[in-house]
Amino acid sequence: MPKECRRKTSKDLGLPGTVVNIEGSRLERRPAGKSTKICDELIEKAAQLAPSSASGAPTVMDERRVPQVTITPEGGGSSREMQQEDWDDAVDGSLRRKLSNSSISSTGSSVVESEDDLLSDNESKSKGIVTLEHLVDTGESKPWWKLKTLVHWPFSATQRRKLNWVQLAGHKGNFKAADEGTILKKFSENEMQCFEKLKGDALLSFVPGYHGVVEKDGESFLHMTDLLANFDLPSVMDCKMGIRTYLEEELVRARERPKPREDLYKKMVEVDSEGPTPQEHSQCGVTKPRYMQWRESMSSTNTLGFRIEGIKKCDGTCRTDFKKTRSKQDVILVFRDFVGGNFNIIKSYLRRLTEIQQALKMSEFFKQHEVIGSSLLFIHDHTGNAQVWIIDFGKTTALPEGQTLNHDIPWQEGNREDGYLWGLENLIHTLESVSSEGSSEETFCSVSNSQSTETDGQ
Ligand SMILES: Nc1ncnc2c1ncn2[C@@H]1O[C@H](COP(=O)(O)OP(=O)(O)OP(=O)(O)O)[C@@H](O)[C@H]1O
Ligand SMILES: O=P(O)(O)O[C@@H]1[C@H](O)[C@H](O)[C@@H](OP(=O)(O)O)[C@H](OP(=O)(O)O)[C@H]1O
Repeated sequence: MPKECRRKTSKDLGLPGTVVNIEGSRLERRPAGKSTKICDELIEKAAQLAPSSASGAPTVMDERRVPQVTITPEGGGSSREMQQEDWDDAVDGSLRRKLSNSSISSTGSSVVESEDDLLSDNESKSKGIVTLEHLVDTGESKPWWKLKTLVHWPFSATQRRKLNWVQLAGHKGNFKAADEGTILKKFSENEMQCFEKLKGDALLSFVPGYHGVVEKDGESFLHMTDLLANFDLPSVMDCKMGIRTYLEEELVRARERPKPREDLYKKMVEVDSEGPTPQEHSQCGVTKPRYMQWRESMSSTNTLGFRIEGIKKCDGTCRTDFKKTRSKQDVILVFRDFVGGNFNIIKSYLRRLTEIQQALKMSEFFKQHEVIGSSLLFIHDHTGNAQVWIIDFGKTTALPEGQTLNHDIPWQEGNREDGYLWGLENLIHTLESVSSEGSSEETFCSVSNSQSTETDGQ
């Protein structure tokens, strides 16, 4: 992501207790205690409205509730909003916590900026359900945006609109709602180039539809298909792929100009007070690659070549506390919980993953790119619809002409290997284990059912 896309928090702007909406006006921030209560109410109400299949069973892992964020909505309603309106009503009004839409952004990620960057903070990270502001024609005489690669923009409304949406990773404010079934993501040159190159590639049907670049007030966005649009109260999981989550160039830069970051130090200490070295403790800071490597070693990135970033279930609960979900068995438990014991969903996911695996092996794009920080987005709902998509090309970079990657051999600095295919294979094996546990449970159930029937009959 270009450095200028980084945004300051209200704290940075010297506005404690206030936030700034996109029009620049100050908004009230509710006290933290109140928003936690609000969040609990929200989740309870959403849970009441959710299909019973997901709400009944006890969860395998501790279900920590995370703050739900809403960004200053104003009127309007698209068909998708209408579908969500009941849910929305239940969580509307005082249940909303207003936050800035101008938080720090890492869209397009850190190809050039991360180590030189201003600080990030936990408040700026998205952890679940957000309400996206809708960028449509506001009725101004002169259109405030200009389409660069899309000739016709299908304007269908004249008001700002809102869209309840799920953002499991990345920074708040990186996404906006667009016309029906589409969203806008903050522009990154890198990601844009990837989408352009993917147009004729074997991976095309596994990435979100790309509809070009749009601009507003000098700010650019990538216009893409909203993968959640065709789901009804979807459950969503973000799995970050690969054995490495930082670019080699980030490593080089950190070596040349180490910039310890206090926010990353704090995030590390929160998970493991013994994580930082004595030197890092004394300077209260860790460099970005050091933090990223630590994250990889705590989670399943190093051991399995992928890690779970976040989950939102159909009952409205969101979790992003997977920093220590490391072993295959840990991941199996999370997936079982995610699908609510519905092993048919796992089977559908497995079919899709196998298709993705085949497409990756055919893909020229994949051969020629180091794929870092990209995720697989798992989405299913109560209808049994289950899909997996490849998202986030912010840190996917082209190799020099003529060079290719295997994606399944160990990384050594300089070879740029990312372990993507190795991670995918492990992910498939992990889901196969979930699926076979399901099959044996089904067998066990039908055997014990028939035994009890026989006993009843005696
Ligand atoms: N096309 C899409 N349709 C639906 N949801 C999406 C789409 N793209 C992204 N998301 C949601 O937004 C989240 C963040 O997406 P993405 O990883 O692309 O953002 P990012 O800001 O680049 O993140 P990071 O800073 O971690 O690199 C995903 O976890 C997913 O929940
Ligand atoms: O998941 P965590 O523990 O919150 O850590 C973040 C995560 O690794 C992101 O992938 C990374 O953004 P990029 O992928 O864009 O580098 C971000 O760096 P940042 O703080 O520099 O945005 C980290 O803080």
